[in-house]
Amino acid sequence: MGEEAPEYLVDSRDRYQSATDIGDKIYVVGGSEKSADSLVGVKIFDKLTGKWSVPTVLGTKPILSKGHSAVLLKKNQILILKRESSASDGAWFLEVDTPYVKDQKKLLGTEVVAWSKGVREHGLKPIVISGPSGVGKGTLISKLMKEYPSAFGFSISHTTRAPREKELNGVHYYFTERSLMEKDIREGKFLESASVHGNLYGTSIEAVETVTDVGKRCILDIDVQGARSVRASSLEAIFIFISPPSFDELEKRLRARGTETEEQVQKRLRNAKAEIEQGRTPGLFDHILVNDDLETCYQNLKKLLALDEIPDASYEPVIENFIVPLNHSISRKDAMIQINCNGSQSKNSTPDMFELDVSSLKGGAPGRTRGLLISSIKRL
Ligand SMILES: Nc1ncnc2c1ncn2[C@@H]1O[C@H](COP(=O)(O)OP(=O)(O)OP(=O)(O)O)[C@@H](O)[C@H]1O
Ligand SMILES: Nc1nc2c(ncn2[C@@H]2O[C@H](COP(=O)(O)O)[C@@H](O)[C@H]2O)c(=O)[nH]1
Repeated sequence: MGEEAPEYLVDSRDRYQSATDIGDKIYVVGGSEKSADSLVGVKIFDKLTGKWSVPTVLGTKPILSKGHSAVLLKKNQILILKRESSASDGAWFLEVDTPYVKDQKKLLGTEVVAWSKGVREHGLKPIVISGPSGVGKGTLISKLMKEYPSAFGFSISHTTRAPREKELNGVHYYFTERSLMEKDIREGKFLESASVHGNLYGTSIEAVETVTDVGKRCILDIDVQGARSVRASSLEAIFIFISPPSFDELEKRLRARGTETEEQVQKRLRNAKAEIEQGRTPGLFDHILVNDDLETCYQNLKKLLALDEIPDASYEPVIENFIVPLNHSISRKDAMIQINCNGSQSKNSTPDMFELDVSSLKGGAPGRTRGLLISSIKRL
């Protein structure tokens, strides 16, 4: 039956381990001083059964070589602050029961937790572009990437379909084998995946992270099933459906592209009917653009993306060179996390108390696409 409180599981003076109590469970994060670098373990203690379990851990793990502190943010998320780290790498989240984690629990049939890194910038939402095969998604995305190479980055999907002439592995897609991709999906490495026109396609968490890590806005070219999955995930994105001016025109474009056999063209056209229908599902897409004249559609797409670029009103300037001190404790007070630096002996004369506004917490994919506005740390 019931076991002891977290204090009995982890010594509160141990800077390498933390215990966070959530409902019937206690989440223990960390290792020992020696193992902290490479082995940031997570264990779960069930207070009802008195048993420990080791969950499947998804997402990129933080390196907590100087130790960490932990505080419960919401009932499904623990904030981990890395000791002696910069503001841009200081805050991490351990998701324990977010919608994404719940999905993964069902999929994997195990306990699951997922790491995500707090992002410093108020990053613009990723853009999901969807629509039937041959409508011109790839053409529009290429134009955007060519005109704004430093602003947008393409999420390179995995697929089991064979490469077309001129398609390069790691540029257009990661071409892979079904068994390998299925294994990675089982291990929770994918944000979404779907069977499309007889092949497996999917967006890996890493594909989105790679783009957002270099500060670019991520563009996903995925089918409607994929868009639905992303919509259901915790990644906050803008969803755009590209529609053809007519079915006949779609068929003409698909045939003119000349990349599919007649049988494949037929299959894609059959699927297109359903996709166009699903594109109208209320609440699924934020915008529908008709790609009749390419240039007009492209200009409309740009207008739409510029509209979305209104800066976040909650953005506050960062304290230059803020370092989370080695010696600190954190606690939660309403929407604020208070970082008490214990009269810190920090080299850069860090003041004693900081506040970090958790109301700025953004949704996002597991990995580095979500987080607190670390820039909202301010002097008390
Ligand atoms: N507005 C347009 N008018 C005429 N042709 C177009 C237009 N937009 C794209 N195309 C052409 O239609 C063909 C299909 O376009 P594209 O490959 O970009 O489609 P897609 O939606 O990315 O398809 P898939 O989902 O199969 O990857 C290409 O040959 C492209 O040059
Ligand atoms: N659900 C996903 N759909 C994807 C992904 N990458 C591409 N796609 C979609 O597949 C079809 C066919 O693409 P093609 O390159 O074979 O013509 C198209 O609708 C793409 O949008 C993905 O990662 N997930």
